[in-house]
Amino acid sequence: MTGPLLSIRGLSKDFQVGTVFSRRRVRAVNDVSFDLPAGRITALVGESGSGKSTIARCLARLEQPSAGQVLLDGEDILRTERRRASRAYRRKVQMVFQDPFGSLNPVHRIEHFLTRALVLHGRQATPEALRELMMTVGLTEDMLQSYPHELSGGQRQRVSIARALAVEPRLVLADEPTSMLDVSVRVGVLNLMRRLRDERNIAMLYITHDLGSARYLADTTMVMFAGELVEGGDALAVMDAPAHPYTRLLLSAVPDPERAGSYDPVERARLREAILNPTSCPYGDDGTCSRTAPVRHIVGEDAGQPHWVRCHLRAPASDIARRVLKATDRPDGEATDATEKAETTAA
Ligand SMILES: Nc1ncnc2c1ncn2[C@@H]1O[C@H](COP(=O)(O)OP(=O)(O)OP(=O)(O)O)[C@@H](O)[C@H]1O
Repeated sequence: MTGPLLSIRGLSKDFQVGTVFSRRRVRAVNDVSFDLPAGRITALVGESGSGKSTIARCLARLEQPSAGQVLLDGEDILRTERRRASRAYRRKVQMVFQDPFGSLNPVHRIEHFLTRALVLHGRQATPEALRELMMTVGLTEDMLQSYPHELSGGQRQRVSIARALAVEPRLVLADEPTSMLDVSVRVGVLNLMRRLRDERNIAMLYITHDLGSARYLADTTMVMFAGELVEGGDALAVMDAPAHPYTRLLLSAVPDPERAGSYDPVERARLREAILNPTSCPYGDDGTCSRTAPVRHIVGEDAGQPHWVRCHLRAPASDIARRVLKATDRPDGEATDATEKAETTAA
């Protein structure tokens, strides 16, 4: 494994919400640290509102973090590029958004988006360069003359990826890149991301609700809940041997054809209680447990990477987390919005 291309350390982000008379701060991301190595796909999974997009937006410099460091090749860009990202940073770090419909202006042909990206970053928009970009993402050259509405959702997302690739980035931040696509074309986009990792050694942060696609695509998976990371490690190990009750709760909502009736409301209630009102931690033998700090316990090592879990004793920092989690199941086992979202996206 190569060293990290980009690392974040102690990243936090607060938002001001409310009216002038009732201003308050919401902590969307709290003290998050992780590494993104070149040539690896790192999945960030969690339910809606857990803070995944906020992290991606901070890394893309669309939001200014409230605290922490963003180290690119070891240099803290929040210190060296305080107010906004340099063109050099934006060239290295590109973002692909969830909505391939909204991110391409309908009045332009596909050629325009790719030409603009190439030229903005000082490259020549030759017919060869355009053709190569289209071929890289599995589109044909004649589609350069199409308008976005003439392409399918999957094709549009490939154009968005080609636009990001035009500047030869070293890191791609992909925020739910397949969630608005038909199931039938999702796997094509996931395979494209995998190919780009393998052929171009690109680092990727893959943000998703969909645990199945994280398992399929990622080398490393990190689980986020209420603004904090609660577990991380080799993607298969995290999915097959989840160590945090929140990861288990997420997985318990994924339909499993091999375990008919596996959706167990009683077990889910127990897991929610363990998350909201923790009383013990199974990994505290070394005396490092903490209710106040996001201490990580190492629970194993798989495929050369540590599998860690945040101390079970640490309860969610915010009341919002408690409310969201309490709403995920009703006592009768009927799914509410959040659970339904997790189930349908995981299907
Ligand atoms: N611009 C903003 N102003 C105020 N609050 C915000 C803003 N952006 C995000 N938040 C809040 O920060 C929290 C995290 O949001 P974020 O979009 O990062 O979550 P997410 O895990 O990406 O969810 P989703 O998958 O639904 O996009 C939420 O409580 C959200 O309401």
